[in-house]
Amino acid sequence: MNYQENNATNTRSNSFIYSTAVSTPARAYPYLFFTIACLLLASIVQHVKALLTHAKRRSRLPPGPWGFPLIGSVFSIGLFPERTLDRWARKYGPLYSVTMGKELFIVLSSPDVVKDLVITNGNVFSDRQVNIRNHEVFAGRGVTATHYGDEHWRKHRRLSSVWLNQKAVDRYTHVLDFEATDMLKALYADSKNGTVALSPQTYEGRCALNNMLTIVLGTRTTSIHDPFIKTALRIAREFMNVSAPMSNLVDFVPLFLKKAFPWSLKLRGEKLHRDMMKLYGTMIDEIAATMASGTDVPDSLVKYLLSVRDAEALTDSDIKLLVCAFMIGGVETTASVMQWFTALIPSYPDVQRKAQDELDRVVGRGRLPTVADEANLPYVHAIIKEVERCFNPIWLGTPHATSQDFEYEGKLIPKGATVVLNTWSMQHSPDRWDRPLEFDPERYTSDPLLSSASVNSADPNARDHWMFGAGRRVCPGMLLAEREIFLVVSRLLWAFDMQEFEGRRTDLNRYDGLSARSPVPFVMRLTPRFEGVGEVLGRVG
Ligand code: HEM
Repeated sequence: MNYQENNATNTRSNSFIYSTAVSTPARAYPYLFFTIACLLLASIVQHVKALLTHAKRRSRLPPGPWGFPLIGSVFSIGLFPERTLDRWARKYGPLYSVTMGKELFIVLSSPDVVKDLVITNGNVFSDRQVNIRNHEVFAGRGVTATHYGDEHWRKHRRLSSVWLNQKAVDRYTHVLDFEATDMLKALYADSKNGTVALSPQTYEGRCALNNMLTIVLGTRTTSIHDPFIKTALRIAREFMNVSAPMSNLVDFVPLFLKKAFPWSLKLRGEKLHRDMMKLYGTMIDEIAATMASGTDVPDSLVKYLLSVRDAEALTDSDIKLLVCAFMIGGVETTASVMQWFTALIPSYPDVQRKAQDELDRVVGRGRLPTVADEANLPYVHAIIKEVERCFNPIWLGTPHATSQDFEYEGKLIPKGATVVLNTWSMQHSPDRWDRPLEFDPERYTSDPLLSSASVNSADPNARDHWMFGAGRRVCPGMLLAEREIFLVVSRLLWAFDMQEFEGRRTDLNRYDGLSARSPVPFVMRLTPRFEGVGEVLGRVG
């Protein structure tokens, strides 16, 4: 079945905590008109300026839909930019350019081009732009935001790796194990033997959040009703919405215009920065005060950073921004993969049954699957990769930028261009994938590599998918994310039959969120697969 056509009856659950709906009070209308007028003006100015800037070297730039003014580009890009970029890739080829306002986008749509540019020439293709995500939210200093080669980036990236490398992840796998089990127990209790319609999304959000809270701050939430969850997940979602690479109009106007007006997205970026600092900054200050009083605190990234603070010359803001990068980058993304899995699996009962046969054979029904089982569960492993191929939570990744002019196959890629990995096209390429719009885990059953190993494939066309980005800024949280996702997905398959609730099918064709893609709110039926599920869950944790 084509998963793009799987859009029967979408259901909205009252309990679901994400909501991107915003109501506009009447007093905001003059401001709204003023903003639109400014945008139109900026659009015309920028369009003319871009035409003049690039006219001379137009023939040297990669081809593309030349000549979109700001507003036109935004409308043509629309709410599903990845689909538009895919259409253009089919028209202009694997390397093309698009001008939006002041920004020149270079879009890479084939594994070979990504390898030649972002991987082989990583010294040129690993910078970041100064935009809302990087400037207003991360104060230009967080690891995701800093310029390539900048001393802050090198230091933050090195410190991130200490906390996210194989040894570190092995050390805290017991945390991931505990949280996956805790989530299963809550779902088991709340689904009441499959008799109630349940939305698993908040449970999955809490599981991802608890993993990061424990690893980063040495704490966790103890109940799905803890108000902290709502605040933390709202902040993670707001980050993704505020920083969507192509829907953030204000990033495409020049700096003086950006500074001159109280653009609503800019204000949202600044508010988000304050909210992050209030939530996580306060927790860090409390840990620092406890440590200063001589009282021990649980092991965590914060404890580690505070202990190396002098040796590494870390400021307060270094520590807080690194912690925020973890709490933002490591929650919404991982939760989203878990959520796509639960949203789609009821539509594929044969896939579910095959995975459960494998689990019965390899693990049995007397214990939960563990990380040690992963290599012996090729079909479960394949389901996860196929979910990630079909539903990458961030289709356009985190854009890179060029730090100098670069010539490639006779074309000029200018310094300062924004470089986008068009992962939708790469993950749906008919050259690589037979029936690319169909969900079919069989594609990956003979691919035993973890995605964190697959990113190092010498042949870019052999790589499983591009969900974690590429090159020198590739996601440092890959190992952690993969392990979390495996434990959750394998255990859900082990414990439950997952079905539509009374024909309320989830619309997989719609997304919640502007940048990170999560399924729209949905409900499902979770029925324990056999008598002993409750007994096994009662024994562990
Ligand atoms: C399914 C889960 C995840 C996905 C899909 C994901 C995806 C990504 C992507 C696409 C990038 C940008 C890569 C590039 O620029 O080429 C990135 C960067 C990053 N990710 Fe992840 N990520 C995930 C989980 C995590 C986790 C668990 C952490 C842990 C804290 C994390 C921390 C980071 C950081 C710090 C960066 C910035 C790296 C840099 O700019 O140098 N991510 N991630």
